[in-house]
Amino acid sequence: MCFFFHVQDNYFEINSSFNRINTCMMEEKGVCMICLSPAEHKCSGCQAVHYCSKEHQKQHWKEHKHSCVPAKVKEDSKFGRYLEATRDIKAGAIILKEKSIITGPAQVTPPVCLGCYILLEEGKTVICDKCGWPFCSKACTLKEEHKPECYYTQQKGEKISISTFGTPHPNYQCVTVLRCLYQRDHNQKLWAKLQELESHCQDRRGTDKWENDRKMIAEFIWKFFKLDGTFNEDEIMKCCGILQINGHEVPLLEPEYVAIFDRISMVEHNCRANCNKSFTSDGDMILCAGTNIPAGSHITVCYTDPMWGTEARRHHLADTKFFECNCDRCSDVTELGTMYSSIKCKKKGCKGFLLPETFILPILHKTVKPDPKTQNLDNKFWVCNCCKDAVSDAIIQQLLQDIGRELSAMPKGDPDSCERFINHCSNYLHPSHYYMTDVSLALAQMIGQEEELGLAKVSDDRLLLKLQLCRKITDLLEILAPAETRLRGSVLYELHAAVAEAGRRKSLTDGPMVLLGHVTESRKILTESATLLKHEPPELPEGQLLQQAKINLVQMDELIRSLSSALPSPL
Ligand SMILES: C[S@@+](CC[C@H](N)C(=O)[O-])C[C@H]1O[C@@H](n2cnc3c(N)ncnc32)[C@H](O)[C@@H]1O
Repeated sequence: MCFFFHVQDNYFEINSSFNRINTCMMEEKGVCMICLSPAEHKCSGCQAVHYCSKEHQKQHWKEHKHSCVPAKVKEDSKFGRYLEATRDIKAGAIILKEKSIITGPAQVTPPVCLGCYILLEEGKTVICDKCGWPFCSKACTLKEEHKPECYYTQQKGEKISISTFGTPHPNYQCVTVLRCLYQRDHNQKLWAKLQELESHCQDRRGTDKWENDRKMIAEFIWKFFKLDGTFNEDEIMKCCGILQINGHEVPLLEPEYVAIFDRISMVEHNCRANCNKSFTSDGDMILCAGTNIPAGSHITVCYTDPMWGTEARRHHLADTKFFECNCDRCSDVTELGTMYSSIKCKKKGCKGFLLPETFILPILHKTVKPDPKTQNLDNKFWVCNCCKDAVSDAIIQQLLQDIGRELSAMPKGDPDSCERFINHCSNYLHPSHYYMTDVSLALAQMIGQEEELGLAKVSDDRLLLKLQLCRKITDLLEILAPAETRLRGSVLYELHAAVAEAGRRKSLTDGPMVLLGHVTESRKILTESATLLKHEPPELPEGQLLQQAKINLVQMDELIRSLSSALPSPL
């Protein structure tokens, strides 16, 4: 017999089939979570706890549901700790939903409320009567989060005074680090949890960021807060590292604030990740499966922008997270057949594309001890996949730099410039090259937004272009970044609108049957978009798209009904 606990819509279900477990898990024994007697049956959701009977499993569920996740922490020499799926997980399922363990303002930020992180405006602040830090309201001055800086400011014996608003303020640089340090003497459990997180202190030491943090954070804490006898350099710089490696920028507000999560900090990076993270309106993080994940697979998210080229992604990861990615996407110069970084071969008559010999070149050691051999760009070549002609890396980098400059100089929000860029660069780049994709994505979103009347006003050619671009990008995303649901959902939203508009135009000559076909197709695309965006909060543009998608779906259903009833019966 099976019984299910529905935790919440789309959350995992515990299918506790004791008969099945009986036969397949007999060998692993534990003690029952309720009566502590020897127990053979494991929770099938997390495989982490045992029960002697289904009654005791049911009894324990109210408590266990908060820690029951279909993933367990494992460790190896390559990734350190990582999460592994304990059972098959379906695309769209929530794996983990977590509250932050520490939040604070971003390191570089204009004055924000230290209770809710809303941007503060001059003349509209409430001052904490204990310490002088400015807030948006009295209620925020009383929040638990504010205790650390309030405590240390009071200890210093002089209230803080913030008088400039709207531009980055140096006093905020140390606040989040101070909040971590405070735990050492006030919440040892949380302090221990933080100290277990990766901080890459050895790798960071000596980098520009380390020197900057030492000056702007450590010295500020020592001199301004007079805490030089309280926290030493190692403690402060370790907290800086913990925040750098594990901190998440929460995009619910502008400027973003920073949060650290506990179990989600264990998730490893992959450039073709199988999960994505989103936030609830309360700032909790949701780790959601973006693809089907078989039991035993690593659970991964992309720490960097998956729409960047491989060289940029690898350098960003090495510079900020101190590892060299060699995932399947980075290891394949064709980037899973997409040719996302490839360059057109310029040999006369050749229709091939140039690819590097490899992307997996050492990065990290370069900063420590540059090797003159591997540093010499002329030693590396890009080779044509057709004629085998070889071009030096230096020439390719120069071309990419020139195109990058052209892209930065392009006027924003101008579809004509985008089209010109795409036409011009198609002489040098693969049609799916990251620069081409970047501009194609911007153009696809722009078409229909320039005019008040939206898509109804754009030319037939532009509408067709929008359709083609959206289809091309969704196909590309499916291969390169299938878990990037926010982006895929947004592009599909654009596509649904273009398909519906194309149908409206065609129906003017071909009749309502054609319109019905297009609206039905558009509705299908919109449903997929809404499914992909289902966890996005209304504070984010993608959450607003989701709200609009829900409205459009209702309207489309009405239209489909009225078109269907107006059409002659096939009999
Ligand atoms: C947020 S932590 C993840 C948890 C970490 N492994 C631990 O044991 O605490 C990020 C760090 O994990 C390691 N890491 C994550 N993904 C990796 C990958 N794909 N390859 C190598 N190391 C990785 C790197 O050291 C990185 O700085």
